[in-house]
Amino acid sequence: MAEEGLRLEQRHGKARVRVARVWRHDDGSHHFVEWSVSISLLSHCLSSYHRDDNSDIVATDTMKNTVYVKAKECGDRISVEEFAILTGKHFCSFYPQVFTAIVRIIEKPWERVCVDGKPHLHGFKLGSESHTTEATVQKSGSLELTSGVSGLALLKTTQSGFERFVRDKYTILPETRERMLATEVNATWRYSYDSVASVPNKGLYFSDKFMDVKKVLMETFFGPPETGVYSPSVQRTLYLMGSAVLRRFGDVSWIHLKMPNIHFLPVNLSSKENPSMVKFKDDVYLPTDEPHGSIEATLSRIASKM
Ligand SMILES: O=c1[nH]c(=O)c2[nH]c(=O)[nH]c2[nH]1
Repeated sequence: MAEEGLRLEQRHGKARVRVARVWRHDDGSHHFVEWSVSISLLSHCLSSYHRDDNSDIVATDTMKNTVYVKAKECGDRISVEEFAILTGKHFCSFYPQVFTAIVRIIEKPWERVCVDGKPHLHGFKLGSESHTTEATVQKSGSLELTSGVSGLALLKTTQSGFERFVRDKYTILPETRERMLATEVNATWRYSYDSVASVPNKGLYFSDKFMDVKKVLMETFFGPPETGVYSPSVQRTLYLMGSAVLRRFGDVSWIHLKMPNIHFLPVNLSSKENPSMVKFKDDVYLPTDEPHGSIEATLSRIASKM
């Protein structure tokens, strides 16, 4: 809407609302999640910008409270994706002026512990990689849903090389067929469900899917346990990881992978007196995180002409 010749695009919300939820079952087992929820609402509340009229504003404090009310109302375990969708649906249907709700959630990687080889009924420890999601819900019921994994640190000590790249007067990197390969995968993928009504209502569908996608990404990165698989570049490995996910999961329409190349540099130390103090033989490395290679790509299916 233009007023005084100015275009205004606006949204407001509450960021990083932290909530934890325990589900207690009759057999004594507990389930636990911890979420950081960020809400952004697109709504008709222009008079709050144009005048001192807040009568259409849904207070961000109210949004925060809603997160706790909805968590309380979830009597059964629910995936982080479903929680994002139901919260988004709530804002769009409860408030006439809200036309779009964007709900982003990061789930902390709490994992059940095993003690004496047995899963503990109510004991958890923090893992490393997080499960993320973003649901954009429209008043019409249309939906955009992405999930992701962040901070998935992977490393293999062989079966990686980098050869036949551009060589010019600035190049010193030697070609190799033997190096360490380490990365921290950040992946986001889009589900093809385009309305809240079309989302599978099988309880923890998206939680299972998250585990399955992660498994395919890791299996493709590492290859079989005995032999591994050779990686000629991070680029090639990234491509194989993304294409394996698209091949395997028909309801994933695209995947974005960000895979920094975290370098482990060969250590060679020498002095005049001791010219071969440490001679690198694929054994001693200097781990570095700055600088690192930065490699990312999005893969999607090309629409078939059939
Ligand atoms: O797998 C790699 N891809 C690159 O683009 C690159 N660049 C570089 O210096 N080392 C590597 N390794």
